[in-house]
Amino acid sequence: MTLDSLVSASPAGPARSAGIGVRCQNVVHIYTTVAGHDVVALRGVNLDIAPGEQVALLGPSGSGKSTLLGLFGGLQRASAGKVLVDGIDISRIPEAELTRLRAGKVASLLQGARRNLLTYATAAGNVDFARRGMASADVRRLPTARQLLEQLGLGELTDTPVNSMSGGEQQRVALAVTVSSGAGLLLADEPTSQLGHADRDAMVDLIQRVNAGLGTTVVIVTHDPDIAARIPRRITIRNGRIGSEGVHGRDYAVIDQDGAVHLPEDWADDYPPGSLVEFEETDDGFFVRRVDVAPPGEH
Ligand SMILES: Nc1ncnc2c1ncn2[C@@H]1O[C@H](COP(=O)(O)OP(=O)(O)OP(=O)(O)O)[C@@H](O)[C@H]1O
Repeated sequence: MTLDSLVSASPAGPARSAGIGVRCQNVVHIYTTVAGHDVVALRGVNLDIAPGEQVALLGPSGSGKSTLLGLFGGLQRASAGKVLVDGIDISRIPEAELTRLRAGKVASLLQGARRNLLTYATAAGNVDFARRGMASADVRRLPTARQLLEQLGLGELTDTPVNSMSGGEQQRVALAVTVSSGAGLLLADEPTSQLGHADRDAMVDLIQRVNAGLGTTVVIVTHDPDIAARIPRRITIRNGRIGSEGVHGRDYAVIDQDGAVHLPEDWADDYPPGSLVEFEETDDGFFVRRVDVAPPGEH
Protein backbone atom coordinates (compact mmCIF):
# COMPACT_ATOMS: atom_id res chain seq x y z
CA MET A 1 0.00 0.00 0.00
CA THR A 2 1.42 3.42 -0.91
CA LEU A 3 1.30 6.42 1.36
CA ASP A 4 -1.14 7.97 -1.05
CA SER A 5 -3.55 5.07 -0.78
CA LEU A 6 -3.10 4.99 2.98
CA VAL A 7 -4.32 8.54 3.15
CA SER A 8 -7.11 8.36 0.61
CA ALA A 9 -8.39 4.92 1.71
CA SER A 10 -8.81 6.06 5.29
CA PRO A 11 -12.40 5.27 6.41
CA ALA A 12 -12.86 8.74 7.87
CA GLY A 13 -12.17 10.40 4.50
CA PRO A 14 -9.14 12.18 3.12
CA ALA A 15 -6.52 13.41 5.57
CA ARG A 16 -5.81 17.16 5.87
CA SER A 17 -2.58 16.88 4.01
CA ALA A 18 -3.52 17.96 0.48
CA GLY A 19 -1.10 20.67 -0.56
CA ILE A 20 -1.94 24.31 0.00
CA GLY A 21 -0.89 27.27 -2.12
CA VAL A 22 0.95 30.48 -1.25
CA ARG A 23 0.63 33.87 -2.92
CA CYS A 24 2.67 37.01 -2.26
CA GLN A 25 1.41 40.37 -3.46
CA ASN A 26 3.97 43.16 -3.36
CA VAL A 27 5.44 41.95 -0.07
CA VAL A 28 7.82 44.27 1.73
CA HIS A 29 9.57 43.40 4.98
CA ILE A 30 11.57 45.82 7.08
CA TYR A 31 13.46 44.93 10.25
CA THR A 32 14.27 47.59 12.79
CA THR A 33 17.57 46.83 14.50
CA VAL A 34 18.19 47.44 18.21
CA ALA A 35 20.22 50.49 17.17
CA GLY A 36 17.05 51.84 15.51
CA HIS A 37 18.18 51.36 11.89
CA ASP A 38 15.78 50.00 9.28
CA VAL A 39 16.91 47.03 7.17
CA VAL A 40 14.77 46.40 4.10
CA ALA A 41 14.87 42.62 3.71
CA LEU A 42 12.14 42.25 1.04
CA ARG A 43 11.38 45.01 -1.45
CA GLY A 44 8.18 43.98 -3.23
CA VAL A 45 7.92 40.24 -3.82
CA ASN A 46 5.21 38.89 -6.10
CA LEU A 47 4.93 35.14 -6.25
CA ASP A 48 2.43 32.34 -6.73
CA ILE A 49 3.13 28.83 -5.48
CA ALA A 50 0.47 26.32 -6.47
CA PRO A 51 -0.79 23.56 -4.15
CA GLY A 52 1.53 20.56 -4.43
CA GLU A 53 4.42 22.45 -6.04
CA GLN A 54 8.07 21.96 -5.03
CA VAL A 55 10.04 25.19 -4.92
CA ALA A 56 13.66 25.91 -4.01
CA LEU A 57 14.54 29.43 -2.82
CA LEU A 58 18.10 30.33 -3.78
CA GLY A 59 20.19 33.47 -3.57
CA PRO A 60 23.20 35.06 -1.92
CA SER A 61 23.52 35.38 1.82
CA GLY A 62 21.33 38.21 3.12
CA SER A 63 19.11 38.33 0.02
CA GLY A 64 15.91 37.65 2.00
CA LYS A 65 15.26 33.90 1.63
CA SER A 66 14.79 33.11 5.32
CA THR A 67 12.67 36.22 5.78
CA LEU A 68 10.33 35.07 3.01
CA LEU A 69 10.12 31.59 4.51
CA GLY A 70 9.37 33.13 7.92
CA LEU A 71 6.52 35.13 6.41
CA PHE A 72 5.04 31.99 4.77
CA GLY A 73 5.19 30.22 8.12
CA GLY A 74 3.58 33.11 10.00
CA LEU A 75 6.67 33.49 12.20
CA GLN A 76 6.70 37.18 11.33
CA ARG A 77 4.26 39.49 9.59
CA ALA A 78 4.94 41.39 6.38
CA SER A 79 5.50 45.13 6.84
CA ALA A 80 3.41 45.74 3.69
CA GLY A 81 1.69 43.71 0.99
CA LYS A 82 -0.20 40.44 1.30
CA VAL A 83 0.95 36.91 2.10
CA LEU A 84 -1.90 34.53 1.30
CA VAL A 85 -1.54 31.00 2.63
CA ASP A 86 -4.40 28.76 1.54
CA GLY A 87 -6.18 31.96 0.47
CA ILE A 88 -5.90 33.63 3.90
CA ASP A 89 -3.93 36.87 4.21
CA ILE A 90 -1.84 35.84 7.18
CA SER A 91 -0.27 39.25 7.67
CA ARG A 92 -3.64 40.56 8.84
CA ILE A 93 -5.21 37.74 10.89
CA PRO A 94 -5.37 37.80 14.71
CA GLU A 95 -2.56 36.10 16.64
CA ALA A 96 -4.77 33.18 17.77
CA GLU A 97 -5.72 32.36 14.18
CA LEU A 98 -2.07 32.57 13.15
CA THR A 99 -1.11 30.14 15.92
CA ARG A 100 -3.80 27.69 14.69
CA LEU A 101 -2.47 28.00 11.14
CA ARG A 102 1.10 27.35 12.31
CA ALA A 103 -0.03 24.28 14.23
CA GLY A 104 -2.30 22.84 11.54
CA LYS A 105 -1.60 23.84 7.97
CA VAL A 106 2.08 24.71 7.96
CA ALA A 107 5.00 22.46 8.90
CA SER A 108 8.28 24.31 9.52
CA LEU A 109 11.43 22.20 9.68
CA LEU A 110 13.85 24.17 11.83
CA GLN A 111 17.59 24.17 11.15
CA GLY A 112 19.31 21.45 13.24
CA ALA A 113 17.39 18.14 13.50
CA ARG A 114 17.47 18.01 17.29
CA ARG A 115 15.54 21.28 17.59
CA ASN A 116 12.57 19.47 16.01
CA LEU A 117 12.75 16.33 18.16
CA LEU A 118 12.50 14.93 21.69
CA THR A 119 15.89 13.25 21.70
CA TYR A 120 15.13 10.68 24.43
CA ALA A 121 11.97 9.43 22.63
CA THR A 122 11.71 7.02 19.69
CA ALA A 123 10.76 8.08 16.18
CA ALA A 124 7.19 6.82 16.74
CA GLY A 125 7.07 8.55 20.13
CA ASN A 126 8.04 11.81 18.45
CA VAL A 127 5.26 11.47 15.86
CA ASP A 128 2.72 10.79 18.61
CA PHE A 129 4.01 13.77 20.59
CA ALA A 130 3.74 16.04 17.55
CA ARG A 131 0.08 15.04 17.19
CA ARG A 132 -0.86 15.47 20.84
CA GLY A 133 -2.75 18.74 20.34
CA MET A 134 -4.88 17.42 17.45
CA ALA A 135 -8.52 16.35 17.73
CA SER A 136 -8.70 12.55 17.89
CA ALA A 137 -10.99 12.46 14.82
CA ASP A 138 -8.23 14.23 12.84
CA VAL A 139 -5.56 11.83 14.14
CA ARG A 140 -7.71 8.85 13.10
CA ARG A 141 -7.74 10.17 9.52
CA LEU A 142 -3.95 10.01 9.38
CA PRO A 143 -1.72 6.94 9.05
CA THR A 144 -0.47 5.71 12.43
CA ALA A 145 3.07 6.70 13.44
CA ARG A 146 4.31 3.23 12.47
CA GLN A 147 2.53 3.30 9.08
CA LEU A 148 3.79 6.80 8.33
CA LEU A 149 7.42 5.98 9.16
CA GLU A 150 7.25 2.76 7.13
CA GLN A 151 5.76 4.48 4.12
CA LEU A 152 8.42 7.16 4.26
CA GLY A 153 11.10 4.46 4.23
CA LEU A 154 11.99 5.02 7.91
CA GLY A 155 10.30 1.90 9.28
CA GLU A 156 13.48 0.46 10.78
CA LEU A 157 13.84 3.57 12.96
CA THR A 158 10.29 3.39 14.38
CA ASP A 159 11.33 2.12 17.81
CA THR A 160 14.83 3.65 17.87
CA PRO A 161 15.48 6.49 20.33
CA VAL A 162 16.55 9.65 18.50
CA ASN A 163 19.69 9.81 20.70
CA SER A 164 21.07 6.66 19.12
CA MET A 165 20.44 7.66 15.49
CA SER A 166 23.05 9.16 13.13
CA GLY A 167 22.76 12.84 12.17
CA GLY A 168 21.25 11.96 8.78
CA GLU A 169 18.69 9.62 10.36
CA GLN A 170 17.75 12.29 12.90
CA GLN A 171 17.19 14.81 10.12
CA ARG A 172 14.98 12.39 8.17
CA VAL A 173 12.97 11.54 11.27
CA ALA A 174 12.67 15.28 12.02
CA LEU A 175 11.12 15.76 8.59
CA ALA A 176 8.69 12.87 9.08
CA VAL A 177 7.67 14.27 12.47
CA THR A 178 7.26 17.77 11.03
CA VAL A 179 4.78 16.59 8.38
CA SER A 180 3.10 13.98 10.57
CA SER A 181 0.19 16.21 11.55
CA GLY A 182 -0.94 16.43 7.93
CA ALA A 183 0.15 20.01 7.19
CA GLY A 184 -0.31 21.04 3.56
CA LEU A 185 2.79 23.24 3.35
CA LEU A 186 6.32 22.17 4.29
CA LEU A 187 8.86 24.94 4.85
CA ALA A 188 12.48 23.92 5.31
CA ASP A 189 15.43 26.28 5.78
CA GLU A 190 18.68 24.63 4.62
CA PRO A 191 17.46 21.10 5.43
CA THR A 192 20.64 19.46 4.12
CA SER A 193 23.29 21.95 5.25
CA GLN A 194 24.96 19.75 7.87
CA LEU A 195 24.74 16.44 5.99
CA GLY A 196 27.22 14.41 3.94
CA HIS A 197 26.44 13.51 0.33
CA ALA A 198 24.57 10.25 0.95
CA ASP A 199 22.41 11.71 3.74
CA ARG A 200 21.78 14.83 1.70
CA ASP A 201 20.49 12.76 -1.23
CA ALA A 202 18.38 10.61 1.09
CA MET A 203 16.87 13.77 2.57
CA VAL A 204 15.87 15.10 -0.85
CA ASP A 205 14.42 11.67 -1.73
CA LEU A 206 12.34 11.90 1.45
CA ILE A 207 11.15 15.45 0.71
CA GLN A 208 10.03 14.28 -2.73
CA ARG A 209 8.33 11.24 -1.24
CA VAL A 210 6.38 13.50 1.11
CA ASN A 211 5.44 15.74 -1.82
CA ALA A 212 4.38 12.85 -4.07
CA GLY A 213 2.72 10.72 -1.39
CA LEU A 214 0.89 13.40 0.60
CA GLY A 215 0.63 16.18 -1.98
CA THR A 216 2.35 18.52 0.47
CA THR A 217 3.55 21.79 -1.07
CA VAL A 218 7.30 22.10 -0.44
CA VAL A 219 9.36 25.28 -0.16
CA ILE A 220 13.01 24.83 0.75
CA VAL A 221 15.81 27.35 1.15
CA THR A 222 19.13 26.02 -0.07
CA HIS A 223 22.58 27.21 -1.08
CA ASP A 224 23.39 23.84 -2.61
CA PRO A 225 23.09 23.82 -6.43
CA ASP A 226 22.89 20.00 -6.49
CA ILE A 227 19.83 20.09 -4.22
CA ALA A 228 18.26 22.90 -6.22
CA ALA A 229 18.79 20.94 -9.44
CA ARG A 230 16.48 18.24 -8.11
CA ILE A 231 13.65 20.68 -7.34
CA PRO A 232 11.39 21.44 -10.33
CA ARG A 233 10.99 25.19 -9.69
CA ARG A 234 13.86 27.37 -8.53
CA ILE A 235 13.37 30.97 -7.47
CA THR A 236 16.43 33.15 -6.98
CA ILE A 237 16.05 36.02 -4.52
CA ARG A 238 18.42 38.91 -5.03
CA ASN A 239 18.51 41.98 -2.85
CA GLY A 240 15.00 41.39 -1.50
CA ARG A 241 13.38 40.77 -4.88
CA ILE A 242 12.79 37.83 -7.17
CA GLY A 243 15.82 37.88 -9.44
CA SER A 244 15.06 34.99 -11.76
CA GLU A 245 13.24 31.68 -11.99
CA GLY A 246 14.39 28.32 -13.21
CA VAL A 247 11.64 26.11 -14.56
CA HIS A 248 12.25 22.71 -16.20
CA GLY A 249 15.99 23.40 -16.41
CA ARG A 250 15.81 26.88 -18.04
CA ASP A 251 16.36 30.25 -16.37
CA TYR A 252 13.89 33.07 -16.95
CA ALA A 253 13.93 36.76 -16.04
CA VAL A 254 10.86 37.85 -14.07
CA ILE A 255 8.84 41.01 -14.72
CA ASP A 256 8.04 42.81 -11.48
CA GLN A 257 4.81 44.51 -10.41
CA ASP A 258 6.16 47.88 -11.59
CA GLY A 259 7.30 46.45 -14.95
CA ALA A 260 10.98 46.11 -13.96
CA VAL A 261 12.85 43.12 -15.38
CA HIS A 262 15.56 41.57 -13.20
CA LEU A 263 18.28 40.16 -15.40
CA PRO A 264 19.65 36.65 -14.80
CA GLU A 265 22.93 36.87 -12.89
CA ASP A 266 25.25 35.95 -15.77
CA TRP A 267 23.92 38.89 -17.80
CA ALA A 268 24.63 41.44 -15.12
CA ASP A 269 28.22 42.12 -16.23
CA ASP A 270 27.07 42.98 -19.76
CA TYR A 271 24.17 45.11 -18.56
CA PRO A 272 25.40 47.12 -15.53
CA PRO A 273 22.93 49.31 -13.60
CA GLY A 274 22.01 52.37 -15.64
CA SER A 275 22.42 50.61 -19.02
CA LEU A 276 20.00 51.82 -21.65
CA VAL A 277 18.20 49.01 -23.42
CA GLU A 278 15.47 48.87 -25.98
CA PHE A 279 12.93 46.14 -26.60
CA GLU A 280 11.97 45.06 -30.05
CA GLU A 281 9.06 42.75 -30.75
CA THR A 282 9.66 40.21 -33.50
CA ASP A 283 7.76 37.20 -34.81
CA ASP A 284 9.79 35.04 -32.41
CA GLY A 285 9.12 37.16 -29.30
CA PHE A 286 11.11 40.05 -27.91
CA PHE A 287 14.68 41.14 -28.41
CA VAL A 288 16.47 43.23 -25.81
CA ARG A 289 19.28 45.39 -27.12
CA ARG A 290 21.72 47.55 -25.20
CA VAL A 291 22.12 50.96 -26.80
CA ASP A 292 25.01 53.34 -26.42
CA VAL A 293 23.84 56.92 -26.45
CA ALA A 294 26.70 59.38 -26.70
CA PRO A 295 26.61 62.17 -24.09
CA PRO A 296 25.58 65.62 -25.40
CA GLY A 297 28.36 67.29 -27.37
CA GLU A 298 29.96 64.04 -28.54
CA HIS A 299 27.92 63.57 -31.73
N1 LIG B 1 16.22 40.03 13.01
C1 LIG B 1 16.80 40.84 12.13
N2 LIG B 1 17.06 42.11 12.43
C2 LIG B 1 17.64 42.96 11.55
N3 LIG B 1 17.98 42.60 10.29
C3 LIG B 1 17.74 41.32 9.92
C4 LIG B 1 17.15 40.37 10.82
N4 LIG B 1 17.03 39.18 10.17
C5 LIG B 1 17.54 39.38 8.94
N5 LIG B 1 17.96 40.64 8.79
C6 LIG B 1 18.54 41.26 7.57
O1 LIG B 1 17.59 41.12 6.52
C7 LIG B 1 18.25 40.80 5.30
C8 LIG B 1 17.72 39.47 4.76
O2 LIG B 1 18.12 38.45 5.68
P1 LIG B 1 17.70 36.92 5.48
O3 LIG B 1 18.18 36.19 6.70
O4 LIG B 1 16.28 36.84 5.14
O5 LIG B 1 18.60 36.53 4.21
P2 LIG B 1 18.98 35.09 3.67
O6 LIG B 1 18.93 35.20 2.18
O7 LIG B 1 18.14 34.05 4.30
O8 LIG B 1 20.48 34.95 4.16
P3 LIG B 1 21.31 33.62 4.56
O9 LIG B 1 21.44 32.82 3.29
O10 LIG B 1 22.63 34.16 5.02
O11 LIG B 1 20.53 32.91 5.63
C9 LIG B 1 19.75 40.81 5.61
O12 LIG B 1 20.23 42.09 5.32
C10 LIG B 1 19.80 40.54 7.10
O13 LIG B 1 20.96 41.10 7.67
